[in-house]
Amino acid sequence: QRPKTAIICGSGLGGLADVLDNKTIFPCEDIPHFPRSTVAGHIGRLVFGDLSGQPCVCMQGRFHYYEGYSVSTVTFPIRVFFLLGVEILIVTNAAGGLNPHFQVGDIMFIRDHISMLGLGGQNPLRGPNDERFGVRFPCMSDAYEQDLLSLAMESAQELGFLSFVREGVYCLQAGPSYETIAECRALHALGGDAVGMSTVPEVIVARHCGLRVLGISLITNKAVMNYNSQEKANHEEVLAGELQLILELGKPLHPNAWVCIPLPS
Ligand SMILES: O=P(O)(O)O[C@@H]1C[C@H](O)[C@@H](CO)O1
Ligand code: HPA
Repeated sequence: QRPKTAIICGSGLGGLADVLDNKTIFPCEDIPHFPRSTVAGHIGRLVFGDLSGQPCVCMQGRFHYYEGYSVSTVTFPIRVFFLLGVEILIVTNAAGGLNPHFQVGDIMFIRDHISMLGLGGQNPLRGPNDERFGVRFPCMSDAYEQDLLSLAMESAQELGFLSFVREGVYCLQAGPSYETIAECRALHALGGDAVGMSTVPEVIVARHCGLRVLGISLITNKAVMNYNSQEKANHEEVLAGELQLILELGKPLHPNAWVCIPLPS
């Protein structure tokens, strides 16, 4: 059965694919034209299987612009998903919290994004438009579908997750260096609630070809906003995010958080 839902696992979140039943796994290096994942915490394979009885595909390991790939290359898998018949894309990521009310371990459903890459000219749709996928000038004001967001929020409420579930604006910066304090302050002043290095190009290409999108950020660290702070962003802390959730905070991200995710019937 072909998957109707594709899930992209963020940094340290690849283990989420473990909950699929009847798995069939393809390493990315065996798939023609797929990039290679070079980042710790991104295994680099497609896992096909059933989630709550519905066929879906999980990308365990995504590709990032900072790895040296173009924004078109990092979004190649999205068009493959579209051609496979996928209708819903669930993008997850690890992100730093800019919103002072956010805590490590919070889950943020993405309401909107600000792309420092996109505003700077690095849009994955740049170049000749391929009409097989979508129109030249796609709208992005509805990039994150309200119905999916509401459904996710309702599920979170039913599960008693509301104390650590947020909604907010995800900011993309190119990476791989983390943000300066002034940059974090600027992104927050612009309306950002979380900052990361992925997701937005995938969402743009997904919306271009008409996929419905739900975005989920796991807040793995608080962005440093204060010159007196001794905190320093680092990838080890980001990768520890999921573990920290389970062990220290007792938040049932894995595997129960999947129940939060609305799947098409
Ligand atoms: O793939 P995601 O966006 O989850 O990964 C984040 C951004 C960088 O790749 C890395 C920084 O620690 O984690
Ligand atoms: N900044 C950028 N990307 C990230 C962060 C961060 O603080 N945390 C996880 N990914």
